[in-house]
Amino acid sequence: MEGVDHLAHERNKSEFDVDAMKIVWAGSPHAFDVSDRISKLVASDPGFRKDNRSTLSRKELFKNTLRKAAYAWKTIVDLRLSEEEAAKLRFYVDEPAFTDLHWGMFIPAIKGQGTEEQQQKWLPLAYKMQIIGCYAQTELGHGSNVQGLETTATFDSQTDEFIIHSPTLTSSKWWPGGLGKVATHAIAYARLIVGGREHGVHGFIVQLRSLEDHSPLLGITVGDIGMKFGNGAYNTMDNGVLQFDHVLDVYSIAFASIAVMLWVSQVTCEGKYKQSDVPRQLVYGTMVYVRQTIVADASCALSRAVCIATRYSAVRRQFGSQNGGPETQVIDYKTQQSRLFPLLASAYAFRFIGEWLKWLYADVTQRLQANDFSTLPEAHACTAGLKSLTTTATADGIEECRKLCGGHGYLCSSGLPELFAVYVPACTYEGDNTVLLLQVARFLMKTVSQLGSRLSSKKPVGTIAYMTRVEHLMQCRCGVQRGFAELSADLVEAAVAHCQLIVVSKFIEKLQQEIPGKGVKQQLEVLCNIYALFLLHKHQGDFLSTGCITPKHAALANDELRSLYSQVRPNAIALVDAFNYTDHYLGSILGCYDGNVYPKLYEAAWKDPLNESVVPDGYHLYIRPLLKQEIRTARL
Ligand SMILES: CCCCCCCC/C=C\CCCCCCCCCCCCCCCC(=O)SCCNC(=O)CCNC(=O)[C@H](O)C(C)(C)COP(=O)(O)OP(=O)(O)OC[C@H]1O[C@@H](n2cnc3c(N)ncnc32)[C@H](O)[C@@H]1OP(=O)(O)O
Ligand SMILES: Cc1cc2nc3c(=O)[nH]c(=O)nc-3n(C[C@H](O)[C@H](O)[C@H](O)COP(=O)(O)OP(=O)(O)OC[C@H]3O[C@@H](n4cnc5c(N)ncnc54)[C@H](O)[C@@H]3O)c2cc1C
Repeated sequence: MEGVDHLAHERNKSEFDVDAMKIVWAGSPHAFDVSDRISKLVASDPGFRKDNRSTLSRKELFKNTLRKAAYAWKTIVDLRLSEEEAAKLRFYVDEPAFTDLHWGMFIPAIKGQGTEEQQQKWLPLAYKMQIIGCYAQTELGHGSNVQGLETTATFDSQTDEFIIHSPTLTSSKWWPGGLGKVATHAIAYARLIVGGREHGVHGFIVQLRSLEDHSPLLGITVGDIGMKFGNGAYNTMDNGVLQFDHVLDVYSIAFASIAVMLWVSQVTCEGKYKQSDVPRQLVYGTMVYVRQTIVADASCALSRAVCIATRYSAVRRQFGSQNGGPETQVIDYKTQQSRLFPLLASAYAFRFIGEWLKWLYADVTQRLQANDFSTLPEAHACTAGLKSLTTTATADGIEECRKLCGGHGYLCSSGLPELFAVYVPACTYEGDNTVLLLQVARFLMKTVSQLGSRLSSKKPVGTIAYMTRVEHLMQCRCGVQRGFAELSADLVEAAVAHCQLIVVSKFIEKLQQEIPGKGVKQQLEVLCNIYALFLLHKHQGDFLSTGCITPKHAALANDELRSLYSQVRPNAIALVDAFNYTDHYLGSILGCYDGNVYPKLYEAAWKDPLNESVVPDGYHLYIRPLLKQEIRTARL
């Protein structure tokens, strides 16, 4: 039945002000207004259609993405959208593209690490998209180990030029998004060699393709690395391979087509390398920035999957019919609730941790500008650890939502397979999640060793302030490195626990703020308790074995969880409505707002290209001979 809201009875059950919750989710009334307006603009424009992606060939898919990117840019220019509105437009267009790397890494790298002169030269061109950039760090042989990169950038003081070179096959740049077919420029990371001496890995702005006919410049070999996981999905992105064959810079350093990012270090015209007194880790600054945006994005991907699974769980009925009445909605099964509601709570928890991390990043940036580097290690640990925690939980959560939707969740039209395929590389890119947790572990061990050192007067503050309250840590006398590799699997678990503590404590802090709207705060309190108690339940072995809780506590926590699930149940649909996702953005028949799932599934099936003919292509060649037992004589 068109136009009927099949979930209306669910919406009527809710006990809080959904519109007020929408504002809490968006972050502010202004953010809600922008998001709501732009999501509707995208949803109503056929130019941003996305329901055909899984049936397109790679070439068609990629060309379609190029068209969409150009159309999006025209829309941004024609409607004079602000940067905030443009970013929302990209979000709701919902298609990974070269533009992500241009806006998300290339421009931030120049802003964060370039000199004023470089910024003046490159940023105006980049902002108008008169050049298109990518971030070329990873190589075929090394990704995680940045110091292991092999590409070289040798300064020639005779000609005032850098010569950038890929000395081996394994030094080929491999993976950068946008590099394969589009980028005209790259920030390429290479080992700087000056006067025969090596000075570590630095970023260089390199022109790759002609701005006239897009052909690769002399000495540049560049292409796409091939199909990736899933049909459609991340294959809209041209992840690329790149080799430099002694590529020369023909201008002076300052206005070169290859320019070293000079904030952290300088090469003088006489060929002298000068390390400035800022920490060399600032070369990694763009990664810290992007990790923070990835955390903010995790709640979007998880909430999207949760929205689909929650709405469908309210529509779907199995078993339990009494006297010929309707069967039970699967959302009413306690097992379904115990799998779904912690994910709903996680989506909200990640939303708030994303907000907090944004604040932390802005704070550390401000301090860096004032030459205060004191909070950089904590910012690195928080961005690395929370990126790892939220992306792992989100990727696992999307897959769990697919299972929560039973067989129909496996259909592309559920939206979940593509969401999973697009999302899952977030566990690897911008730092493999285990490698990042090891960074957190290193930071924790260093803090612990300082706690135990009589020489150190430093008191841990911020996210590690709790350590002074943990008695056995205060007595710890271990060195940072001793035993580290041997214990790394346990240390990674400790790093996860540390990050979970941050997420829970920031959720609690959020609830200490004033939150307007009838029943909104109460709902958030329920979700916060679910998030914390679910973790306690999941890791009760650790809590029990360390004596942090007793078996009685564990049982009480479990009872409380069950009661919290019952409190969420009548509000579940309203809690996912608060994400304010359009049907276009959700891209899911199972998750559609009106819950009219079955007619839509039925109709969609008939639109599949396989159903264009009743008898399939290939019948005469392969099916008929088989049925007629002619297969042995047929020429296949
Ligand atoms: C079709 C539609 C189109 C619409 C278009 C419309 C237009 C749109 C307009 C606007 C749109 C806006 C869109 C924006 C979209 C944005 C989306 C962004 C998406 C991005 C997608 C992501 C793609 C992925 C990109 C990548 O993957 S890039 C490559 C990433 N690589 C890594 O992460 C490598 C990981 N490895 C490392 O980081 C390091 O090697 C290591 C593991 C940290 C080890 O390093 P190292 O060996 O040097 O260190 P250690 O010896 O371990 O440590 C030395 C000390 O340094 C400290 N440290 C390490 N790292 C850092 C750091 N980053 N910061 C600070 N400190 C650091 C470490 O702790 C040690 O300290 P110590 O005190 O203990 O010595
Ligand atoms: C979709 C996608 C997009 C990407 N986009 C870009 C881009 O735009 N630009 C760019 O430069 N790069 C990009 N990358 C590359 C990405 O950043 C790297 O793949 C990532 O940093 C992981 O590095 P790796 O591939 O070398 O993994 P590896 O380090 O080879 O990891 C393999 C395994 O080894 C383990 N491991 C590695 N080191 C250690 C250690 N010290 N201790 C314990 N275990 C370890 C890892 O946990 C993992 O299980 C992209 C990757 C993907 C998948």
